[in-house]
Amino acid sequence: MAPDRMAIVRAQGLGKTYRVADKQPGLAGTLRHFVNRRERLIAAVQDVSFAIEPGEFVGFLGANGAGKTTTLKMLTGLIHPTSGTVEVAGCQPQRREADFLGQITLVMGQKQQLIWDLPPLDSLRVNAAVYGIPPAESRRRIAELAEMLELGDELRRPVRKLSLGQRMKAELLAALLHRPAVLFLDEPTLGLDVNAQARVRTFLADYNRRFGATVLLTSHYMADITALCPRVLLIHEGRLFYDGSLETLTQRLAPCREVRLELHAPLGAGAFASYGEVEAIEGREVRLLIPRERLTEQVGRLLADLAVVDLSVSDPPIEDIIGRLFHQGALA
Ligand SMILES: Nc1ncnc2c1ncn2[C@@H]1O[C@H](COP(=O)(O)OP(=O)(O)OP(=O)(O)O)[C@@H](O)[C@H]1O
Repeated sequence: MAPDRMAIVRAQGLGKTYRVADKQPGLAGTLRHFVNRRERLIAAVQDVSFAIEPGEFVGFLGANGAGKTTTLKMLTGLIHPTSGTVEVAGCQPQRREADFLGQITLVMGQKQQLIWDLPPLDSLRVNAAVYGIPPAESRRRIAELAEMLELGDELRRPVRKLSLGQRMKAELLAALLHRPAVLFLDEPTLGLDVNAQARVRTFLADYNRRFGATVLLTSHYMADITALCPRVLLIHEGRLFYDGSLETLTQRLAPCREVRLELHAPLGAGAFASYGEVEAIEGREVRLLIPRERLTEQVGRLLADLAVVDLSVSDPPIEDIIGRLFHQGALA
C-alpha cells in the first residue's frame, strides 16, 4: 500500500502472535507442564495494512476470533504488535503518551468505565479532571453531548439504576468528553434493543459530522454498518481480506434477506425448497434465505401457498453472512 500522508490511522504490516501455555487439563497436566513447559503460538493478526483519513467512518468486520479486538488493542496501544507499525494521530500508540491518549478513545460494549454505584455526572467530573478540562468547559461539553444523546436526569442517577441503553449513552458521553479525534468503537450497540441501537447510531453519525471525528467501528449488527460505514475493512483469520466500499462488499456477499415464518403446522425442509434456502426449522418456525431480487415474489408465493401465521424479513446476522462467505470460498 502506498504511504498516505493524509492518514490519521495507519497500520503497516501489522501482526500479533500470542504465546499460550499448551497445558493438558488436571493435576497430571499441571505437573507435566511444570517440568516440561510447552507453548503454542496463535497468529491472531497477520500482515494487516490500511490507512484511514480524518473524518472517515469505517466498519471493521470479521467473524468471531477473526482478530478485530486484537487489532483495536494495537491501534490504541493496549498491546504491542509482534510485527509491523501503527501510527494514530501522528503518535505511536504503544508509547501511551498523554498527547496520544488525549486524541483517541476506545469504547468496548462489554466493558464499562463508569462507576456502578455513582451517577455518571460524578465519573464525568473525574474524567474532566484527568484530561485537564476546565470546569466551565466541561459543563458546556456535558450539556452539548447530553443533548445530542438525549440524556437528562439519567446523569444524576446511579449507573446501576439505568437501562442498558441509557448506560451505553452515558458511557459514550464519558468516552467523548475530551473530544478525541479518533474513536475506536468495539460493539457499542451490543445487547441494546432495536430502538436504543438506532439512537446510538444516530448519535454516532451526528458526532462524526459535527466534530469531523474519525471512527473505526466493529458491530455484529449489519444495520449499524449499513447506516454508518461507507467503507469497510473485512478481516478473516487475522488477515485483511477486503478494504473498500460497503456497497461492493454487499454485492460480493450473498445478497440475501432472512425470512422468518411461523406456520400453523410443522412442515419438512422439502416443502420450502422452491422458495429459498432453508437455514433452520424449529417446530412451526422456519428461517429461509431468499435472494433480494426475488424477495417480493417469493414472499407472495409463501403467503399464498402455505398456512402462514406470522412472517418477518430481516438482514441475516453479519456473522452468518461472513461465515457463509468464507464457507463458500467466495473470498478465500
Ligand atoms: N490474550 C490472548 N491470549 C491468547 N490468545 C488470544 C488472546 N486474545 C485473543 N486471542 C486469540 O486471538 C484470536 C483473535 O481474537 P480477537 O479477540 O482479536 O478476535 P475478534 O475478531 O475480536 O473476535 P470477537 O468478534 O469474538 O470478539 C482468537 O483466536 C483468540 O482466541
